[in-house]
Amino acid sequence: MLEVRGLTKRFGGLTAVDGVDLDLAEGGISALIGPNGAGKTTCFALITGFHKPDAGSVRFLGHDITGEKPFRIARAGMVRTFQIVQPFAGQTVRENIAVGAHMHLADRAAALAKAEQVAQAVGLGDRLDRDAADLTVAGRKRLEVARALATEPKLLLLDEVMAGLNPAEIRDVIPVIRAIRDQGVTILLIEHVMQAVMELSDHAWVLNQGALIAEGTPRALAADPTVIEAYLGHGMAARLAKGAAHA
Ligand SMILES: Nc1ncnc2c1ncn2[C@@H]1O[C@H](COP(=O)(O)OP(=O)(O)OP(=O)(O)O)[C@@H](O)[C@H]1O
Repeated sequence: MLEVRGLTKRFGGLTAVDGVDLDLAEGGISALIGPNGAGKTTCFALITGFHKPDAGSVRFLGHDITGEKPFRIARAGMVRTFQIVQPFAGQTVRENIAVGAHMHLADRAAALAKAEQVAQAVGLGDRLDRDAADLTVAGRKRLEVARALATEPKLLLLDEVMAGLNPAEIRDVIPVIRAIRDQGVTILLIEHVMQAVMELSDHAWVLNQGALIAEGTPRALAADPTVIEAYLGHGMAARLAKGAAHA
């Protein structure tokens, strides 16, 4: 479904994304993980057209979409969410979601009806007439997912939808993401909450300093010394193993 080859982005002297290759099959939930500043969000921005790569290519559903505008990529069926949610203040939850629905629906009533349906799916059905600016952090995160979902994506890129949520809110949002997958939407997520990565994803890639350093099941990656080193620093995997041996 998605083939990324040699994807590279430099910001001045910093190579934020460095020769990344990804192959994502249709169906399921995958994750892109890695420490702060690893280049995850930049990868999403490159894949969805918000940044132009310095090198490399992106193919989606068999078409080369490298350097295409975000709107065209979204129309083709791939959308991303943003870490910092900025609802259109002064507009209701329904109207905010309808903005996404207008991607395929020109008719206002149809877009509003679609918004209502999507709001139910993400658990915002009881807040349709609220001003979007009044939503809690957890509500705003759901709104962000809803706006993306209203565009009827085939591939949904979720950027840290659990960030800022408490454990109970995380527990509540996990089934929402599963339900989206069950409707046939393929999902790639960036997530720091490892519990969520473990519970949701079948496969994960680990990015560190712009480059992919490992891939596999989340469970295998959590025990991989290279991955532990990337998160916790040099020598940590050996120290942890030593600690475990003495325990
Ligand atoms: N527009 C930009 N201009 C300059 N540097 C940037 C820009 N965007 C990102 N960077 C830098 O590129 C690197 C990768 O950033 P990115 O946000 O992609 O990482 P990340 O893995 O998503 O991090 P986090 O988990 O903290 O969100 C960082 O060093 C960041 O400071």
